[in-house]
Amino acid sequence: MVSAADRKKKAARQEAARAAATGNRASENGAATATSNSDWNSIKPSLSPWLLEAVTSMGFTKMTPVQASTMPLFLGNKDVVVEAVTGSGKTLAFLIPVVERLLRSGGLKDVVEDGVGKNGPERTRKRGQVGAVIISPTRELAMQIHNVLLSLLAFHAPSAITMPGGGVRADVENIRESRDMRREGKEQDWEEEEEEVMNDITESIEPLPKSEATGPRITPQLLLGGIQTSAVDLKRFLAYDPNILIGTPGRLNELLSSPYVHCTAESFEVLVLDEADRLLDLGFEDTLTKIISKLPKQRRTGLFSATVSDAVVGGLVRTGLRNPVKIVVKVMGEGGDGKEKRTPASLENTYIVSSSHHRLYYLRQILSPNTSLLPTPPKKVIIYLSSCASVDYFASIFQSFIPKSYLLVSLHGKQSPNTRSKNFAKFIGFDSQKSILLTTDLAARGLDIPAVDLVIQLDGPPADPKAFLHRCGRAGRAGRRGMAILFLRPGREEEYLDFLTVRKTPVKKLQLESVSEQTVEDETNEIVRGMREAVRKDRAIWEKGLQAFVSHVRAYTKHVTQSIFRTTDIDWPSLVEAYALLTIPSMPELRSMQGAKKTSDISAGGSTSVTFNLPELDLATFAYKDRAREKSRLAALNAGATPYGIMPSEIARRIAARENRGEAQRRNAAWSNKKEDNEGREERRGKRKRKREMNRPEEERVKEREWRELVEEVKKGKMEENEAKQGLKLNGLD
Ligand SMILES: Nc1ncnc2c1ncn2[C@@H]1O[C@H](COP(=O)(O)OP(=O)(O)OP(=O)(O)O)[C@@H](O)[C@H]1O
Repeated sequence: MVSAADRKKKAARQEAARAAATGNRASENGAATATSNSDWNSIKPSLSPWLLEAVTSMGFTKMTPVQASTMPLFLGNKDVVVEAVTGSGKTLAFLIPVVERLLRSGGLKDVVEDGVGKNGPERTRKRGQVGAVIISPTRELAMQIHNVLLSLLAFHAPSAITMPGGGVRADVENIRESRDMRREGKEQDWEEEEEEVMNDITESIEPLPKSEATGPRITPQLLLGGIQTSAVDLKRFLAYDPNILIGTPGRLNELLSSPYVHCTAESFEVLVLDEADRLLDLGFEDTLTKIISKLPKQRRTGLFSATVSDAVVGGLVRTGLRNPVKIVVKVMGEGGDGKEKRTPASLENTYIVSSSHHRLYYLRQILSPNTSLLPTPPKKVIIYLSSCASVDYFASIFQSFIPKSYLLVSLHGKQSPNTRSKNFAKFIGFDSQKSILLTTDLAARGLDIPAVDLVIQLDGPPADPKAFLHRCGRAGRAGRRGMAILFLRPGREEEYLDFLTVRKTPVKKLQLESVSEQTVEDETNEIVRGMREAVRKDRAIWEKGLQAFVSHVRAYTKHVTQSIFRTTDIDWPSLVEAYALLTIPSMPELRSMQGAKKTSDISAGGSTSVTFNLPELDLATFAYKDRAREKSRLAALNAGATPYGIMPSEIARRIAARENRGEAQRRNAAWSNKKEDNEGREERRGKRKRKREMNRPEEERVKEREWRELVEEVKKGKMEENEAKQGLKLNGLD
């Protein structure tokens, strides 16, 4: 006799086979209930007419497989764990159910005023009640999700009229308010460029549709650390009463900690973790646990990512999922080989084996319109590097050899929030011009810039293998053709290819025009010469180069697959050329090479003999472009500083301090380890600080009282704008 479980399994197999026929496959237990019909009208429970109008107006005639598989389940009463390739439409797969659930829930009725809502007596929702929380690991991704939601809500008349409370306008208002508050407080970190960012955003605002419509509405609020202060966030929350919060973990947690923000069982519906595996990584663990502890257990939870499975093992318990349905949408390999892939079918995933410095030659060839190695010259390119310092450095010197037709933009986590916003907006905005984004893994996940046609991993694969397919996935999105190129060094690094095959992300060799090794070497030398000339123009760039080189080596030691990526295998002279260094940095990994002169033989690590080709450099006359900086350097030099720029007395002080701390014993440790020690110390310091904070209930009470007073003021509407700002500032909440 065939059991119910067997029947269910058989149905799942049939469903999977049907989905596979369309190139994508929904599998695992989700397949049993997921629909294979890609018609938006086929969803049960059916979508509201305005949502159907929204998706068709956006040009989405059919659901993508992940949407067809996920939405009926998430709209129903299921928790979901969704894994689907990059660019497959996961954002709408969670936003549509979140919006539908909220609009259908009884808890979303209008604000109660004197017991009777504006639109009828049945209104139940109270001020400050949140219905959904969407968490993203990065600010850029949170902004993107928020924007997609706004574009949906523009079709929902009651929500569209309230959008200034949580829309792009609010961001501009937030920025303005924070700026004013900071200016009044004479804070140092205000940057001139913020004005420009505001102008950019202001210009991009479209007039919102006007409507007299009333009824349940959705108001989102975007919560990002950095640009606006948490006091401004709270003020906006109180003023606009949003019911969906979208943000990064830290700022979300801060707002949810306020006594005026309520996530009660009667109002709260859904929690979404986008890029769930990243959020469940250790870095976010504490904050995520705090957020989840503030949400009612009775809720729906959805985890979404292109690499969710690793997270599922360790993170399910923490996220409080209940009997989740796991939905896996996979892609079949080319040529009907029956093999699954974890990258989109529209993405051509390739690699080039090349020594560090020869990559510069290939990069120029790839980008060059006449000699491009690709069928069509790429227009929008993302180049991944291993560290923020490398991004900063190469952003200063790449213009010396990449084709002039490309505009270069940099983006990394050590830039100020405003620089990040501005640069990101710039890259997205370059529509007609060719552009390159130089970035780190900050931009590896989630970002949807459909026009990106090429991704280059110039520094090799990321330290975390999960980031590999997220990086590649910035191209070849939503069925558009795209290409990704991975650079690997000859030798042991080529073993990474097998590693990728095992992880179902196969890459194939990029077919290059055949050129003699001598040509590659000569052209590379010419590029390096040009880069060094650019470095010589400013001492500050030389310093950046040293920092970038050290950071790159440090990142290399952090590879999860350390059996493949070993510092002992590094071809140091090639790397020094690739970074166009003028001098060799003083780092333990290169101790025996210190003091390297032009074309000198030095023993690396005591065993390998290496030759560097360093140009002559007079550090005493090597000037900063910045006049003030150069003036103080010269003054220090005249006062007896070394040409490297450090006063002998300072060196002596540092040595004494080191010996006092017993640091001398650790002198031989690699920089990477020392840095780790420092980070550990920082972490311990942070923990002690947090503990101290927790033991100050009196301060907590004061803060709460201040918040309450502020709420009263805002409610009564009596407080003038300036007074409000002044009040916040005096209370130290900004
Ligand atoms: N039904 C649809 N039909 C066509 N295009 C769609 C559809 N749904 C979404 N898209 C488009 O697909 C692109 C990728 O969507 P989205 O950013 O949600 O992908 P994702 O799966 O979240 O990717 P990642 O894993 O990289 O975050 C977007 O540009 C989006 O507008």
